Order: sequence, then structure tokens, then C-alpha cells
Amino acid sequence: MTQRAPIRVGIMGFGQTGRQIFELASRSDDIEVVAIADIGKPEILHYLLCSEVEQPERHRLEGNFLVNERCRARLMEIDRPAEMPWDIFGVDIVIDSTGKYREREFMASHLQNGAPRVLLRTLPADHIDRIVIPGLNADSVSVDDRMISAGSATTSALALLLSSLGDRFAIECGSMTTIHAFTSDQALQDYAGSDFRRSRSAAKNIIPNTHEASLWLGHILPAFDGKILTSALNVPVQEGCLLDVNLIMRDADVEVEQINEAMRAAAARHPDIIGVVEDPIVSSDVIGNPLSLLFDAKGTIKAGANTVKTLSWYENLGHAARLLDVVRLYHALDQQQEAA
Ligand SMILES: NC(=O)c1ccc[n+]([C@@H]2O[C@H](COP(=O)([O-])OP(=O)(O)OC[C@H]3O[C@@H](n4cnc5c(N)ncnc54)[C@H](O)[C@@H]3O)[C@@H](O)[C@H]2O)c1
Repeated sequence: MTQRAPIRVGIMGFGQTGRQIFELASRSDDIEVVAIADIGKPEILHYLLCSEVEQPERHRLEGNFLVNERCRARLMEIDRPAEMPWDIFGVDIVIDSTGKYREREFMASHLQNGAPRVLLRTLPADHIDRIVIPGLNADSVSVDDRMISAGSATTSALALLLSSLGDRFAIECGSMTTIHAFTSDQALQDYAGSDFRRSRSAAKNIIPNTHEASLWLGHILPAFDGKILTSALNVPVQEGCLLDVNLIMRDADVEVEQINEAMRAAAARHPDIIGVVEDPIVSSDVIGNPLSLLFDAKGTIKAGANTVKTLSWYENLGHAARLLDVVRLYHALDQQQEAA
């Protein structure tokens, strides 16, 4: 039997997400990371990767190549998409996980430099071809999509929760607060930044923050357009996030157990993406969880006749796994087109 050629992936931004993508790809049998662009030095990128994976000895630095038994990825010290020659590496897709280049003009630079598609790790800043959330709208993708986003970890978790409940119950409106692990763009000590509260130390504060999910929800789930307020509280926790969602239900007779049952049914439909936890877990228990949404059955409560509050857990690894799901989705589309 002939072996299928792996999907050739380029990564720009070898931070937490980029490294998780690399590690997941290195353990897959269908994806090969062939080039990585980052402002960091190869020695430091290799060092950071090895500091967090289970078998660091698998990953060797050979000159400017990051090598393991699955792939040989060229590390390029580059800071702009326009400078990265993706065509040399014959990539099928580039994942931009810098968080810096969310505008169309930068995505276009990836395409002009030979990437057939570019997939953003986070929400875009402009209108792009598609926002794809596995488990939700994967069937909407088109082979013509070039500029794609897989949403953010928070947006995916929220959209999956709303769609699972919205399929069963009429929801008037609601609000989401993500109690979010600190991110690398926050300062450890008080440090003047572009925003007042985000200029305060991430290590010792609960920092109220805006969240863009509400702006894009209508693109992913039109029924919820303009109905959900979103915000964040960044807390001094390194990994593990909690989605606190309050919903106003149209019918007063929706009970807690019906909500939990709807989520158990959603988890049964999408076991690799949604889970339900019945145990009294805390944030560190979700570190390393590859799901996009872990619904907390013990967290569901009802207030008055129509208000339901839910809790769900997630962390960045689940989002890295979904990014690779999106890579596979487009590859399958290309193959179908080639076969037709
Ligand atoms: N991790 C999370 O939970 C989370 C949540 C929401 C948003 N984000 C955002 O998503 C983005 C990626 O997440 P992450 O956790 O992997 O972040 P990260 O900071 O760990 O990684 C970003 C990587 O991109 C590289 N980079 C930065 N500017 C670059 C440039 N101009 N050219 C090339 N490389 C560049 C950095 O060196 C770093 O390796 C960040 O902007 C982050 O703030 C992350």
C-alpha cells in the first residue's frame, strides 16, 4: 500500500500555541511541520520546547533545523510575514500563532509568499474568508477559503456551549465572563502599556479585560448575533481557564438537569471536542486537556424563573488540537477536489 504524503505545515510564532502544535504534529502520522518563523533564536526556541514536552530528548537542534523522528523543520529568525519565503518549503498551509498579524494585509503576505492558505490562531481583526470552529461549522468550509481563523480558545468554548444549548432551548440573551489564565502579553510587574488595567501586574491581580468574542459570534452562530455580552477576568493562574456563562431562557420550566443532559448529549456527539465533568475539579485539573469545552455539571445553577448559570473549563492545548483539525479539514477538501 502506498503511504500518504503528510500535510506540510508552516508555523509563524513558536510560542505556547506554536510549540503545542509542533508537539501534537510530531505525535501524529499525517502532519509534518516543515518550517517555523519566529523572532526567537533557534537555541532558545528549542530550549523552550524541551522544557515543556514529555520526552524532550526526541527533539534535537541540528543547526537551524528542529528535528525529531517525524519532521525536520527549518527555524527562521523572521519578524514579518512578508519576509518568510514559504514557497521554498512547499507548505500546504501556514498557521500564524504570533497573535500579532490578525489583519488581512498580513495574511495576504503569507499567501503572496507561497502559502496556499493561512490559518490564524486567534480571531481576525478584519473580515476574512471563514472562521471555522470544529464541532460547530466545519461543514461550511469551502475549498476556495484562503484566509481562515479557528477563532480563539474562548470563542470556541463559548460557541460550542451556546450551540449545544441553543439546539435544545430558546435562549433570549446572556453574558460570558472567561476567568482566564494570564497570557504572555501581560506584564509581570506594573508596567505602562496601552491599557490602564492591563498595565498592572499579572502575577498579583484579577484584571478585568474586554473580550472580542461577542463581535464575531454572529459570524459563527447567527442566532446569537448581538445577544451575548463577553468579557474576561485575567487571573494569576498560569494555565486553565473557566467560562462562566449566564443565560436568560425564554421558558421558565428549563431545569438544571435538562441543561446538564443537553451537554452530555453534545459530548456524546463530539467526544473529541466536548466533555462533561461530574467531579468537583479546579483549574489545574484541566491542564493538558485536549478538549475545547469541558462542561462542569456541578456548576449549573438556576436563579429565579429564567436565569441559568453554567461553568465550563478549557485550556490552550485544546485549541492547538483544533487548529490541526482545521488543517486536516482543508486538506481533505483539497484531496476531494483533486479526486473529482
Ligand atoms: N495562550 C492563551 O491562552 C491565549 C489566549 C488568548 C489570546 N492569546 C494570544 O494568542 C497569541 C498566541 O498565543 P501564545 O500563547 O502562543 O502566545 P506566545 O506569546 O507564547 O507566543 C507568541 C510567539 O510569537 C512570536 N512572535 C511575536 N512576534 C512575532 C513576530 N513579529 N514575528 C515572528 N514571531 C513573533 C513570539 O516570539 C512567541 O514565540 C498571543 O498574542 C496571545 O496573547 C493567547
